[in-house]
Amino acid sequence: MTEHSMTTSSNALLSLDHISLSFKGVNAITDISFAVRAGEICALIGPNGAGKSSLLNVINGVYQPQRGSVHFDGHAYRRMNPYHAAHSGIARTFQNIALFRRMSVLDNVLTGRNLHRRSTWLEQTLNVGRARSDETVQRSYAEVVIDALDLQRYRHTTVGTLPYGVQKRVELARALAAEPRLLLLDEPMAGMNADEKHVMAGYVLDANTQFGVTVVLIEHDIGVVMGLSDHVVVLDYGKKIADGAPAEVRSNPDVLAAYLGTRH
Ligand SMILES: Nc1ncnc2c1ncn2[C@@H]1O[C@H](COP(=O)(O)OP(=O)(O)OP(=O)(O)O)[C@@H](O)[C@H]1O
Repeated sequence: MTEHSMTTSSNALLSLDHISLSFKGVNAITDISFAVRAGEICALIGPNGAGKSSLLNVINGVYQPQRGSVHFDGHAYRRMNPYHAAHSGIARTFQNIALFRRMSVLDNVLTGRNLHRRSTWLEQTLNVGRARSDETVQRSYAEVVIDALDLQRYRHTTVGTLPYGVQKRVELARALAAEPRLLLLDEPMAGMNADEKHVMAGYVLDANTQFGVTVVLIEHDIGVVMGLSDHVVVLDYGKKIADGAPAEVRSNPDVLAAYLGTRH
């Protein structure tokens, strides 16, 4: 048994317990269990179609598994929707950037603060009552995140005009602005060259250390994963084939076979 598979519910922020998910009889995830400790960076890896994105969608309530349950922050749930997930402290970025392209970086990051606003929609529209002080609080937190991710010079730039790598960073900033306890990142380095990946990995690490957020990320680049993660879970054809520290997983024969294609 690996150190990670022994993680108990007392020190796990997130645990998945025998999750199975199928689409019209086709199994996307089969009986997957693993735990993520508070404060760690956990990478989900595996070949295309292995079930990685589906698993993130189960964690934040987009998909509801036919079997199993998810435990987050001491609560068990099978049926959770993305709204409740966000309210309980789970934020998410997407494989294909999902930002407001015509809005500025600052306004996009501010949308991440919506859950923390205390004023009503009417007060915000009229800019009266609690809305003014609320706006000051939300903006100052947004600026903290913008500074941490070195986005200051793009603050007022329209997102759609920015290079792809910077847009991915804005998406990370918007998710962090929500002050999540758990950050789900679906291929945050997809489409980047080696230098850009290195830079982005640094920002993910900063998010983890400076903001104390636990991270579950999907990434295909094994070099990046090994350097960045504390814990790696490997999926293949919807099943978990390895779960442990990066060095342990890298030498696992099942993982080598899945990646070299000798198992099928
Ligand atoms: N909404 C859906 N409807 C039907 N089938 C789906 C749906 N979402 C995922 N699947 C199927 O579930 C399986 C797992 O897909 P998933 O996208 O989770 O894999 P992945 O590991 O994230 O792949 P990739 O690395 O290519 O993004 C695939 O066979 C996929 O076709």
